[in-house]
Amino acid sequence: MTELENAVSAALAHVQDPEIRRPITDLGMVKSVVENPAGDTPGLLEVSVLLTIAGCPLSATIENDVRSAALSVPEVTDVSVNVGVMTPEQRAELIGSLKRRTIPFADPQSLTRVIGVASGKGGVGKSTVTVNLAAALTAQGFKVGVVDADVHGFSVPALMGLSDAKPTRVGELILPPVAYGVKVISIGMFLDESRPIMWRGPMLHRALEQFLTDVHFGDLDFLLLDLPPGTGDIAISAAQLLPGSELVIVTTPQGAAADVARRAGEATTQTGQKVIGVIENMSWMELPDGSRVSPFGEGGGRQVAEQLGVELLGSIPLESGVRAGGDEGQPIVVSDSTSPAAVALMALAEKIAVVPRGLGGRRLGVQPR
Ligand SMILES: Nc1ncnc2c1ncn2[C@@H]1O[C@H](COP(=O)(O)OP(=O)(O)OP(=O)(O)O)[C@@H](O)[C@H]1O
Repeated sequence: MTELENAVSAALAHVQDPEIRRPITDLGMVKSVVENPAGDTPGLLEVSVLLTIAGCPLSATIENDVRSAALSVPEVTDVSVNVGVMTPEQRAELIGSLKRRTIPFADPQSLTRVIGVASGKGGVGKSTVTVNLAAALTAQGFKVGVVDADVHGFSVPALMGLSDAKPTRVGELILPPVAYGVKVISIGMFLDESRPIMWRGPMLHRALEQFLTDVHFGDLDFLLLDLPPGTGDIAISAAQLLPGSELVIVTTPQGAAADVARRAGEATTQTGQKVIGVIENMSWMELPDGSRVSPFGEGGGRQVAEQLGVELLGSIPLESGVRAGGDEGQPIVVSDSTSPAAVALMALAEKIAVVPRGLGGRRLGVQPR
């Protein structure tokens, strides 16, 4: 390709198919870009585009957009646009590639259970619970992926020992790094950590959509989403992008934490997601003499579960090994599988695994008939 042909091809990447809403260059719609085809008109560019179907009603729009884009390159003085139609084979290939770009887990026929891990406020151990449940489910023989959807406070890579891991790209697909058998993807793997993320709603939605579309998890039994605390944009996007997803709510025993956790659960009234239950974290601490103390009070998990009308799935003790495991990038179910916290987390994973899809839990947004 000549320099000018390259420049025009790059400019054509800004032309979108009005219906598919993707660049025509990605869709295989640009057949050729030829500079000075007859050899007597420097500055004339001949662009051949292929429409997806004969008689495409948007043909004139595409032709105009192609002409304007090509003319936007300074050295181009004139453009001739040839409009053709894709062969059935080309069309089949395009449709195949579009299918691959939809969110596989959003399909109601998908066998993957998508479970969002939510909390009312930060610091209750939501990310710790997510990675431990993922490692526990993997240890129990399931194929598991984790999406760190906590874009402003991503901590999953560090908790999984993947702080320096980078996903591999194969064409348009992104292959997630794997730790302890769990496939993990996080916005943190794509960012310069020293720069704060200033994204708001639409950007967050787009980032999550892209993760769910472009990251190749393969067949999974469970996809866990570490959601940001509260009921913000990401939680709503997750519910919209994955309408069949379920939710577990993590809280501490503290009354104040329980209140906000309940509100996070109640937000599903709007999203129609199913809450499968509540997990209480940091429930008690065992002293060297075997006695238990409750530094964060008691009863918060049960209170949230009752208010939401769902089950308290289990309680996890406060244990220094949980924090240490997190700091070292090893979930406690891997680093110290016989500790009380690891045993509690393994039991929780077993319980979650047996909740049959569509049963158990409560779809708060759907009124019983
Ligand atoms: N059961 C536990 N015992 C001891 N430490 C814990 C326990 N659960 C979590 N922690 C520690 O508490 C801190 C907060 O946990 P984590 O980051 O998982 O919370 P989070 O709810 O995801 O917070 P954020 O939403 O702010 O990311 C971490 O240092 C973690 O190691």
